[in-house]
Formats: sequence, structure tokens, C-alpha cells
Amino acid sequence: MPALEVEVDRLVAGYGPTVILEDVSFRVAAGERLAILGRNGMGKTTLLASLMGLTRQRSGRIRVGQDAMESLPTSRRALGGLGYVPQGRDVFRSLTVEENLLVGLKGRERGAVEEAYALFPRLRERRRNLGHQLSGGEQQMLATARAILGRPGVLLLDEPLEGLAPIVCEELMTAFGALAARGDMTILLVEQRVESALAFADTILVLERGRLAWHGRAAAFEPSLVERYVGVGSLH
Ligand SMILES: Nc1ncnc2c1ncn2[C@@H]1O[C@H](COP(=O)(O)OP(=O)(O)OP(=O)(O)O)[C@@H](O)[C@H]1O
Repeated sequence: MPALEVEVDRLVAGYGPTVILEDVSFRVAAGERLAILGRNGMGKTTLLASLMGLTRQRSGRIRVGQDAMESLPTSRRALGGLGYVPQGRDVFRSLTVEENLLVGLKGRERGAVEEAYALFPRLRERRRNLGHQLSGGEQQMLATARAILGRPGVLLLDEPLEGLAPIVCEELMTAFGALAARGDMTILLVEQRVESALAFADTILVLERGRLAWHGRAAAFEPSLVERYVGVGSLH
């Protein structure tokens, strides 16, 4: 699948009776790298979950490529090109690395797992290990690799660096950069590590209390904006 454009128009969504996202609108071009920033609890995870159909949507539209997604169930959104790596690295703990990857193939031939090993050579070394035997960084690699084997046109990454050592973060960001450089995926990255997010992204979107507070080129996201929207000291 080629990289797909994403358009969100006046999205209102939340959980049960609670509205979290209010009137959020933005567009991400096909192949663009967007980082979604904001302090804790501002709605970043809720936004990615809403794109996947995992929240209660009240109103608004979500278009991915040519397809209107807002009334489709999660499984259809995945088939329509959305790949999701949720916060907390959802790997199958009692399956091996290779078995986890096979689950991600969605009907592609078995040899396609080589794509995952090319991107994350560490996973090849660990192919016979069980999910629960992996480090946090390796679990993140596995969760990401499993998602990309389904060849999504849009990849949603929710705080992939959370809790990882700096050297592992660097390794992951390098792999995400290589993925983006292939040009066959639009990437939406939620990340608290602002420096990594800014180095990766073409554009930045900031959420504040469920509303879009800033959206523009990463190069224009000055330190004063980082302080204002993400917190003093986030760049260190
Ligand atoms: N399942 C849920 N049911 C009810 N409220 C929820 C649920 N998940 C999150 N919330 C609330 O929605 C708001 C936004 O949370 P969300 O996780 O989207 O923020 P976030 O910006 O991703 O923050 P973080 O960086 O802490 O993950 C918070 O007030 C949170 O308490």
C-alpha cells in the first residue's frame, strides 16, 4: 500500500459520557512525518485511539486516503491502511518473536518476515525468544515490526520511547527514520521526548486539553513554544 493522506475534520471524541477531544481538525500529507506533542493527559493517546475507532466518537470526520473511516470498526480501519502500535507495546508474551511477526503478516508469504529483520536486526537474533523474555526496547521493535508487516499506508506510534534507555531510543529513532525514508508510509508519532520528536518530524501538532493548540512546520517550533506547550526543560 502507498503512503496515505489523513484528514481529520472537527473530531469530537472521548470515553463513555466524557468528551476528551474537542473540535480537532488537521491534515497530514501522504508520506509526511507528524509528531503529536503536549503534556500528560492532553489527549494524544485518545487522538490515535480515535483514528483506530477505539474511543466513543461524537462527531466529525476521519478520512484516510479516499476512505471515510469514522463509522468503520477497528478491523476495517486496519484493512483500510492504518497500522497502530499502542502505548505499552502490545506483544504476545507467550509467543516467540517469529510467531509474533507471523501474526502481523496478514496473509503475506512467510518470507516477508525478513523485512522486519532487515529493519531490526536484533529481532533476528532473538527470533526464538518468547515475547516476555525481551527487553523493553526489543518489545517496541517487535510491536513496530509486526505493524509494518501489514504494509500500512499510515503508521500510528504511541510513545515508543517511553521508559527506554537513551541508546535504545536512538536505535529506534534511526529505524523510524529509515522507515519514513522508504516513502511508503505516513507516520504519526506521539512522543514525550521532544528532542527526538523534533528531529524526526516534518510537522508538529500540539494538543492542549483536548484541543489543537499549535500545528505547523517542525522547524518553526521554537524553544519558547516547547516551554509553553510541553514544559520547561523538555529539551534537556
Ligand atoms: N479509558 C479511559 N476512560 C476515561 N478517561 C480516559 C481513558 N483514557 C484516558 N482518559 C482520560 O482522557 C484524558 C486524555 O488522556 P490521554 O491518554 O489521551 O492523554 P495523553 O496526552 O496521551 O497523555 P499521556 O502522555 O499521559 O499518555 C485524560 O484526562 C485521561 O484521564
